Amino acid sequence: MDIKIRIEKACKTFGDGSITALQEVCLDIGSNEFVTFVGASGCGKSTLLRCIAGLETLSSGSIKVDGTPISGPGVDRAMVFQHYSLYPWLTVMDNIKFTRQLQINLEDITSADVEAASGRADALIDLMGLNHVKNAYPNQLSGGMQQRVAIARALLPRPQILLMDEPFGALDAQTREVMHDMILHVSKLEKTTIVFVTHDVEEAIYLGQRVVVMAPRPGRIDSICPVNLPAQRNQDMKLSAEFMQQKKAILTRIRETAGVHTDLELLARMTKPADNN
Ligand SMILES: Nc1ncnc2c1ncn2[C@@H]1O[C@H](COP(=O)(O)OP(=O)(O)OP(=O)(O)O)[C@@H](O)[C@H]1O
Repeated sequence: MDIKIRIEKACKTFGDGSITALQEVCLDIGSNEFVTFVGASGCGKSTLLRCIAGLETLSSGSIKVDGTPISGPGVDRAMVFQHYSLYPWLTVMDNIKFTRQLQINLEDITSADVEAASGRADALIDLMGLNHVKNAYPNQLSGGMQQRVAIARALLPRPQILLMDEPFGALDAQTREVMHDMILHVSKLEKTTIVFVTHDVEEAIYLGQRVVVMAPRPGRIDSICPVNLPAQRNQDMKLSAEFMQQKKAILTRIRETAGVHTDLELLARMTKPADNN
């Protein structure tokens, strides 16, 4: 495997050190790999993603991209959150180009760069199926459309790594399915390495080449489950015996690591803020 991200003994504590959000997390993620993370609330999924993004610093250990330790945010990595955080006063097209425009102002970039960014924005508008709404404002769009805009905006500077924190958590079930096939298509076309955090085990299996199960208190990797589905996914695969078996095995692991016994308890643990350690 051509390693894109190497996480070595990553530890992160908060407060006076009493909260161990990450304890000795070790993982290699390959170039153009799609890795999904699941686990009970408070197991450190978002913290790990933020550390890869360079938005948080590790207490010890390291995270390397292409062999170089990360020292902060960079254009090689982009993040997409559950809440789209689009600028309401800008059109779809301007939202997508906005960050680039800021960089252009800051970095004294030439007009050729501006044109290239515009061409890229047009290509992304096409790729994300946003052509018919490119002059619309965010409040005129559905949640799924807004998230497409947010993804296109994240992809504009051609990041090698896309970090996604429950990006489809606020969408309805049908829209999520459409978004799943869309993001798989994007990852293949753009050859982006995707690290994707979710509470939805089905989503994790459908999208991931590997599902990483994390455990809480302290936050750590519990197990890594390779997904043995054909690379070209289709929604019917969710009905296969193999898919359902893997879903059950992962849910059981999450339930065990969270110390819960019933599905209702598990649901509560996966969606409510955790007690700290
Ligand atoms: N800025 C912070 N200050 C203090 N504690 C924090 C901070 N960020 C996270 N934590 C704690 O670190 C632990 C891991 O949190 P994190 O949000 O990474 O978990 P998670 O698995 O993403 O949870 P969820 O699924 O609920 O989003 C939790 O105990 C959380 O309360």
